[in-house]
Amino acid sequence: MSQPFVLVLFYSRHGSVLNLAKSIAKGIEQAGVEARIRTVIDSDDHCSDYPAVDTDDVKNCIGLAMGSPCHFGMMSSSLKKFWETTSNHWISGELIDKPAAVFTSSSSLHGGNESTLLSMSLPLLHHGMMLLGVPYSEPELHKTESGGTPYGASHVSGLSLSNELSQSEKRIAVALGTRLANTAKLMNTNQAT
Ligand SMILES: Cc1cc2nc3c(=O)[nH]c(=O)nc-3n(C[C@H](O)[C@H](O)[C@H](O)COP(=O)(O)O)c2cc1C
Repeated sequence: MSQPFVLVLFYSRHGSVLNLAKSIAKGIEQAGVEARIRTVIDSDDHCSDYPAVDTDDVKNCIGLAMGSPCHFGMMSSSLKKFWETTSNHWISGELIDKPAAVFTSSSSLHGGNESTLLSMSLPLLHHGMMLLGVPYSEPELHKTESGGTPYGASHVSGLSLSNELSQSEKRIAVALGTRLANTAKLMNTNQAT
């Protein structure tokens, strides 16, 4: 039996979502859980050397964080295409009760940041996953002037495609990763007993 891990599944063209994925992974590891970072490789248009996700990664993880750039107000087609290969996991109910969280990056503040988070939530809810957001007890949620929402972590990259995260965006992403990993540990222990 392999070590329990939380899957951090992302797609990124220019590095912003990748940076959020790294902050989420940091939060997961701060909770003492392995963060397994995987991407979807749908075309030449992706920006990292992380391995491609396998549907077994989704089946075997104890929790999942999923991130996509905002593409016209919703998740990228590459990530959606991946979810369309998971029908067998849906039929067997393998993802039911696994905790999940979402993250995104958009170029403009009101350009679809929140709708992208909600669009990513839909396949996870269909799979019966337990969606976690960011509670307002997280102080940075009150301070942020760019990304970071109660629906999930986010970044606003601007027209110049700055992929550097603000301090608030980074802290919110780390906090979400920790919350996800702590919940995943609890759920995993309960299922084992
Ligand atoms: C096809 C396409 C559609 C996009 N649609 C939007 C959009 O609706 N709203 C927005 O604010 N940014 C939009 N963007 C910009 C990206 O969301 C933004 O640059 C994001 O930070 C990229 O993340 P990445 O660096 O991880 O690729 C779009 C970019 C592309 C390529």
